[in-house]
Amino acid sequence: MAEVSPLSGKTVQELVENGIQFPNRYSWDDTKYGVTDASAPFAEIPVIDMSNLINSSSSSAMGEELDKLRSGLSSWGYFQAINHGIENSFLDEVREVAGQFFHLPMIEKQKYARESIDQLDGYGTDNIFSQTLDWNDRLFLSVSPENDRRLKYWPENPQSFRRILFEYTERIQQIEKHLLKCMARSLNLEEDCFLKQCGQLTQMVARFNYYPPCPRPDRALGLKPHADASTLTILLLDEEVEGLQVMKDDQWFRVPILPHALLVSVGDQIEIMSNGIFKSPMHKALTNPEKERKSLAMFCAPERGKEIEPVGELINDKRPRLYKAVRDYQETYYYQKGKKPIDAVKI
Ligand SMILES: O=C(O)CCC(=O)C(=O)O
Ligand SMILES: [Fe+2]
Repeated sequence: MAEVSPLSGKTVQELVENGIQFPNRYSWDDTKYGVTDASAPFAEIPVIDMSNLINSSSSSAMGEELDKLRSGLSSWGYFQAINHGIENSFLDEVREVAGQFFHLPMIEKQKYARESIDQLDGYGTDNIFSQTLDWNDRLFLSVSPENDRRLKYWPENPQSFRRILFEYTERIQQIEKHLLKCMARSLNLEEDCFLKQCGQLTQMVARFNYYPPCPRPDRALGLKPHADASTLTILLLDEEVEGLQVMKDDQWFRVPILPHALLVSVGDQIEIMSNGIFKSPMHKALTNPEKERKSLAMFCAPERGKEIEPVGELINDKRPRLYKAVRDYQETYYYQKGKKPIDAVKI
C-alpha cells in the first residue's frame, strides 16, 4: 500500500469547519490522562513582580521576590511574571496577529505549511501516525539565532506579523537572560552560571497554538501530558479561555489566567542544570466545547552543540549528581514508550 504523507492529514480547524464527526483518533479511551477534570483545583502558582528583581531600591523586597521565585520553581515549576517590561498593548498586538493568522482562509495558511517531518517550522497539526492526536493546530517558527529563521514560513498576512514577532523575540530574549540570572541568584550561585552554560547563540522557537472548539472535551486533549524540553518556556496564555493544567504530587491543577502576565516554566534543561532543584512540570491542555483557545509558547534552549550539566555547587553528599552531561537535548530526547525524555539522562 502506498504510504500516505504524514503531513497530508486535515488540520483540526478543517475538521471543525467541515462538520466532520468527532474522529476516533483524537479520543482517549481510558481516563489515565484525566481528560474530563475541567474543574480541577486552581494551582497556587506564585506571582513574581519582576520590577522588584530589576531595581534593587529595596534589597529586602528583592530577597523576598527571589525566595518566592525559588520556591515556585522548585514546587510548581511555574510562576507568573508581572511588571516584566512588555507593555500590555504590545501583548495585545501579539495575540491579535496570532488570532488573525489562524482565522485566515485555509488556502492562505497553507502557504506556510510545514513541508517535512524532519523539520518543525511551519503551519500544521499532529501527523496521522502518532497514537492519539492532539486537538491542536500550530505554527512553529525558529526565531533565534537569526540564521535559523526560515522566513518562508513566517506569515506576511497579517502584514505586521513578522515585525511583531521580531520585536517580541527580542523582548522575550531580554527577559530570558534576566530570569536565568535571577534564578541562579535565588540559589546563591554566581549569576552567570546558567547563562554561561547556555552559550552565546542561544536558540528560541515560537509555537503558536490554536485549539478549535471541541465537540468531545471529555474525550480529547488539546495537548497530551508532557514536560517541555526547553531551558525555560515563556508562555502567553489566552486572555479569556482557560485550558492549561499542571501536575503536582500526582494531581492535576488548573493554571489561572492573569491576562497580561507571562507564565514562565522550567524546562527539562534547567532541571538538569539545577541538579533537580527546579522542577520541569508535566502539563497538558484541555479543550473547550464552545470556545477556541490560543497560546504562544517561546521555548528557550542553549546554543547548538553546547554541553550542559548540573552546576558543580549544587552537587554534594546530600544531593548527589542526578543527571549526565548532555548536548542538543531538545533534538535528541523524545517521549518513548511512555518514558519521559529526562529519564534517559538520569544517572
Ligand atoms: O496552550 C498552552 O497553554 C500550553 C502550551 C504548551 O504547553 C506547549 O506548547 O508546549
Ligand atoms: Fe508545553
